[in-house]
Amino acid sequence: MTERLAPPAEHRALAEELFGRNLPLAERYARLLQTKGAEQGLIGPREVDRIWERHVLNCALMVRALETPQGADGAAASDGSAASSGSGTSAESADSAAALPEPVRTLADVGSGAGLPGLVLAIARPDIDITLIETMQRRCIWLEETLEDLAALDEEDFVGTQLPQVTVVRARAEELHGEQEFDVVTARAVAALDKLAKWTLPLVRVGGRLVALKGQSAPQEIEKAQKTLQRLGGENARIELIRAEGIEVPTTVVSVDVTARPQKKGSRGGK
Ligand SMILES: C[S@@+](CC[C@H](N)C(=O)[O-])C[C@H]1O[C@@H](n2cnc3c(N)ncnc32)[C@H](O)[C@@H]1O
Repeated sequence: MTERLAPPAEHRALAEELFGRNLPLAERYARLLQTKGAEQGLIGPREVDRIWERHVLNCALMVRALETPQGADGAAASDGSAASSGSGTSAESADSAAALPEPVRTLADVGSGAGLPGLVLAIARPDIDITLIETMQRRCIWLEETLEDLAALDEEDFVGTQLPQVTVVRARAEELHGEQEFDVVTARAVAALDKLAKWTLPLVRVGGRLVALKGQSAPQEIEKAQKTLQRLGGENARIELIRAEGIEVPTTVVSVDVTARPQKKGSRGGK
């Protein structure tokens, strides 16, 4: 049987909730990260013992930022009422914003690296078409090989939902401006928000959302990115702290809605 890395007992319920019938795919992915991924330097040596909490679950919790309606009526309540039933998870929002159109159909993860968070989200949300945009060839090869491995598991070891629609694109995000648009663009550990917004907001369709996994510097990053966000049609920049039982550090997500596509300089609009 193909080797997998099961979540630690204390995180089992959360992992089952987030991945459902695709949990074996997440377990296989965690194992690949821990072995081949570490050998190839995609994951630091100190990370091999905390793959689940620091990487897989941390990224999978981002699905809450896709699900949480952020209406002005305060639907993203800090008491966790916006989270799915019985999950023990909660999303706290610093601001109100427009709801994402349901359902989210397309998502691009910029600077996927080892597949974080894009591949994890693909396993958790097989209903979304996911594009992994990565500039380094070596990392694109890893992503392709990992997808092949997971597809084989799908046939051999479990009867889950089909492996999700995942496409790997070797490119810098900026090279795709004007060519492709997505309902949601995600990123983790790629660049500070000001630079990240320049790379990613042109890839978010009007009415869509940038969802970036950030750390403690999130408030300062939002402050510094204000002008860029305004120029690129990004609004309602806000921080969501997504908590889950047994997870020490909450997943910190910066979400930005794209409400308009700015005209290029010199363009008069229309024909
Ligand atoms: C620090 S790694 C983070 C990888 C992964 N997101 C994670 O959290 O483990 C940053 C990744 O972004 C990629 N990258 C940097 N700039 C990029 C750009 N403009 N477009 C696409 N990928 C980019 C790098 O090649 C690298 O794989």
